[in-house]
Amino acid sequence: MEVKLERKDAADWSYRGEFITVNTSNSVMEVKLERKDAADWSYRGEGAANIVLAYTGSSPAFIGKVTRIAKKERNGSPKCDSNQSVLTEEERLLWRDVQELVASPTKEIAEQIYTQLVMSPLLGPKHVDAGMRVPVAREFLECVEKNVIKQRPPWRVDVSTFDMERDSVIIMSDHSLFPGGVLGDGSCISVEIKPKCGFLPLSKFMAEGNSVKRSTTRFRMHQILKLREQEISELSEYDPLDLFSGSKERIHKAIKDLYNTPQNNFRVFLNGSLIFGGSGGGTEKTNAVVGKAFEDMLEGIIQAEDGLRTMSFIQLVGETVYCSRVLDELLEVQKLDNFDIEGAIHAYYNIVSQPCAVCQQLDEAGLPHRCSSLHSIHMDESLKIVKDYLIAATAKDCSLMISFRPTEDGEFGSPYSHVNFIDLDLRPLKKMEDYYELDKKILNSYSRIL
Ligand SMILES: O=P(O)(O)O[C@@H]1[C@@H](OP(=O)(O)O)[C@H](OP(=O)(O)O)[C@H](O)[C@H](OP(=O)(O)O)[C@H]1OP(=O)(O)O
Ligand SMILES: Nc1ncnc2c1ncn2[C@@H]1O[C@H](COP(=O)(O)OP(=O)(O)OP(=O)(O)O)[C@@H](O)[C@H]1O
Ligand SMILES: [Zn+2]
Repeated sequence: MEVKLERKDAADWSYRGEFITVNTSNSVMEVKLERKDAADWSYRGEGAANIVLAYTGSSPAFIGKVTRIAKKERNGSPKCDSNQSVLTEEERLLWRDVQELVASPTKEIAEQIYTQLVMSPLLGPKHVDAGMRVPVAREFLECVEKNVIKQRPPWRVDVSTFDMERDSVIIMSDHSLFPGGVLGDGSCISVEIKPKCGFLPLSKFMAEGNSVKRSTTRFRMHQILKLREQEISELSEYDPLDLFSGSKERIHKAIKDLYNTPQNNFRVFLNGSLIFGGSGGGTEKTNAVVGKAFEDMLEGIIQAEDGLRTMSFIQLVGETVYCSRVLDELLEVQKLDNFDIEGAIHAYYNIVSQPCAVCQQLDEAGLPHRCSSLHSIHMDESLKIVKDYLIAATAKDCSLMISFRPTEDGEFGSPYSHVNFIDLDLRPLKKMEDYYELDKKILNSYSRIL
């Protein structure tokens, strides 16, 4: 970092038990993005909740950066009402150990603090970038929205738009570029992988009738529902258990399967431009090159004979995932969900002090269940179960970006790679109800094919 801590900075540091953390509300850049700056930002991609733009201007402060801007449902009320607290009362109870999060005055600050103080220590700070907040004028957002609308997938435009109520956006490193840039005319190739949940649940709170969850991944079962609902046109070949297996061969197979059926789980960028996979979080191979065209694009980048470059690239990605061991850390965090939603939902009802809708349904259906015991546990235990579940939910949905730069002799190799997690957002407590409903829906649709 090119900063020096001076006397004036001392006030920004506070004692926190055994370690000291920076008061993250100060990670804000002292510039404001105005209408005139909008032309310097171009569409990079989007997910369900955010839109990401890459900087194309010449200001040294922003070169090599992207901005992540929150969206809201079209015609929906802004998610963050300025009169409303960022966290609900129950969420403040849930996250009470992270005072900075509880005290966050805006959603951007809360997201940044969650990434920095909750997810980063769990995943390893060297793989996490919480970014900086930059104030924005509403005119900047309005102008950028107009500029990028044509590049956005129409189905995303239909459901979401920029959240104009935000007064700041997050600026972070462009992880599709190699940190520190590339030397000479060297290229940077990068991959984005959304690995999803990499383990089979063991919780004793899962109903007997749902035992299929012990042998089939959530990802594969969800594929059946997505196919039925026409969200996808073919089943993915990818199995998360391969990617998280720790075995070189199985990791290699996982990357090959992701390449064959990328959906929203695999993308490739060349010098920051998408060259493979769906844009805008889409599941189809839109805007992407396939087969021979991809092989041709790798010419001059991957040193292998014609016809073998794609395989060699897949090998390189697999090797890097295997050697970096980052998925081991991610898996540990995902496994904080050790009650499964079928257990954690009861702790949720304890926290929101409502009669448990799930126990009620199970009792009415005359289904035997072991869950009543979860309603007599201590509140602290309920809070821990739900907090861990929500942290695991973030880890099950985040993505990994791996960037490669060539060595001096033009080869790409694992030591010349850099791995980062992106999309480490806090999940609202209320989502527990959706998680329970979606779990049921996935199981229902899967049971129909058994
Ligand atoms: O529930 P899932 O597994 O379908 O995950 C959702 C993702 O779906 P997919 O990966 O395509 O299956 C979904 O991705 P898409 O919109 O399908 O690209 C979002 O990432 C969603 O996150 P958020 O809560 O809206 O921030 C994700 O929701 P969370 O479950 O992470 O809250
Ligand atoms: N720091 C980054 N560097 C480069 N590209 C990025 C970065 N952050 C995000 N992106 C790109 O933008 C896309 C959307 O970002 P992100 O996944 O954070 O959106 P989201 O709406 O939060 O996703 P989700 O649908 O999972 O909630 C990513 O899939 C990735 O291609
Ligand atoms: Zn219950």
